[in-house]
Amino acid sequence: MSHANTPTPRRFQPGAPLTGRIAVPGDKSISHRSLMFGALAVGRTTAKGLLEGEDVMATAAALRAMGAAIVRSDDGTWIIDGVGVGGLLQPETALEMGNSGTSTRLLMGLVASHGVTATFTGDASLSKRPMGRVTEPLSLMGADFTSSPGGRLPLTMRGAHPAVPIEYRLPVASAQVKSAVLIAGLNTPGVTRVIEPVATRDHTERMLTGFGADLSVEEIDGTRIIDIRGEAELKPQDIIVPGDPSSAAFFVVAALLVPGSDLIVANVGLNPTRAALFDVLRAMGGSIEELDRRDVGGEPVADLRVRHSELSGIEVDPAVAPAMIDEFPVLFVAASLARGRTVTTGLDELRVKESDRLAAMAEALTLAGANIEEREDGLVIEGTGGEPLRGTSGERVTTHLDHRIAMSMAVAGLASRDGVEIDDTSPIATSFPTFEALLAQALAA
Ligand SMILES: O=C(O)C1=C[C@@H](OP(=O)(O)O)[C@@H](O)[C@H](O)C1
Ligand SMILES: C=C(OP(=O)(O)O)C(=O)O
Repeated sequence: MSHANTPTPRRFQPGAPLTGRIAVPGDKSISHRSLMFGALAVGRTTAKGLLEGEDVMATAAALRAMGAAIVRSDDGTWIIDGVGVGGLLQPETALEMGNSGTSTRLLMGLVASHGVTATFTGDASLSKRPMGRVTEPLSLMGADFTSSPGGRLPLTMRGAHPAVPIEYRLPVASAQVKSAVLIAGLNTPGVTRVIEPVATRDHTERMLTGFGADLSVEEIDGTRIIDIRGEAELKPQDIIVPGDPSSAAFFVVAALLVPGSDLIVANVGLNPTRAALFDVLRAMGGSIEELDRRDVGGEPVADLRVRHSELSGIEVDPAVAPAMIDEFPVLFVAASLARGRTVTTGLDELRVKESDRLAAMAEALTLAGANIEEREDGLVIEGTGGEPLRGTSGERVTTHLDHRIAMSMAVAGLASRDGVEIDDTSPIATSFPTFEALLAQALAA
């Protein structure tokens, strides 16, 4: 991807409060799935509000390479002409996944039960991430893999046709692993079962049900048992993608931290498997009001009114981690300015995201003057009690090709005395290409 070759440094300065109204772009998880399920349906699916970030575009390109017709019409609606479950074609070249773990792992599930061979490649960040978590269950279903040492990209896989249905208990709380197995189950005879001891985002289950798949979820003592009956026929859908709570998070925290802010962040998806950050910030004393709660495309959505607030430190219950897994970097920024100590635990998964997010945020926030202790499975943060962070002078924060580190430290810069300089803003385009423009809008309103 181009961003790997052209680092774009930038200094984020303190200044005006965040005011007015901004609307965040479409949810990344739902956008990937809209394209994938549309590509497997028989007929034409449309998606409005699709996130046009690099990660989602990598999914679109891979699906085109396997036979789906995917175009953006002039009014911004995406049109997907599906090939039907079982109808994927052999891609002629390697599938370039860029920075996107979701594209890679979910598409591996899709290939696993089709009789095609595909090679997956990625950027330097993605090539370090573990793929064994999906190759293991997909091998049990009959797919065959040749990967780089440690189950990393580049990786070549041969799908099995017919694949074998399995019952798989997730060893890690991962919606990507769950989804890979369920998607493989779509073209597998019989019933594929995923047992999920800790609930993770449930977009795959909700959306596949909407597309007409025979999928059931039973919950017993907090454990979810998800069954999907294969050789499904998916019916095309007209999808409206709600706004991404993970993108909204940066603006919500910025408005809480910068004095004088009073910002409306519109169109925020509040699926309970995604929205824990907002509850944690409220428990810290944050003023976050839900306006006009409504339903968009089967997901709860609201506009959030966020006002500058004095925050207090908190012990974050590790049980809520899956429902805010991508939001910890920006929570660490909020905690750095809170009164007292914030303790986070149970966050081992953060070490295998686009970067090791515990190490990267500990390093970045320390450079900006915060008081951070890095532990094996979380950070302990002594907040300033509302005093701005010092900021960075002379040195640049390293973002490690990680969009969420870049945006979190941009927020830290707004809440600092001297500003924060980050080494590369280009990874932001993977999930939130309009971030800098919306920030300029909220600062100028
Ligand atoms: O299924 C998804 O769309 C995602 C699942 C999460 O990953 P894990 O399954 O690795 O936790 C999350 O971090 C990622 O941004 C998107
Ligand atoms: C972890 C993330 O994405 P992915 O796994 O798709 O690269 C993220 O967006 O924070």
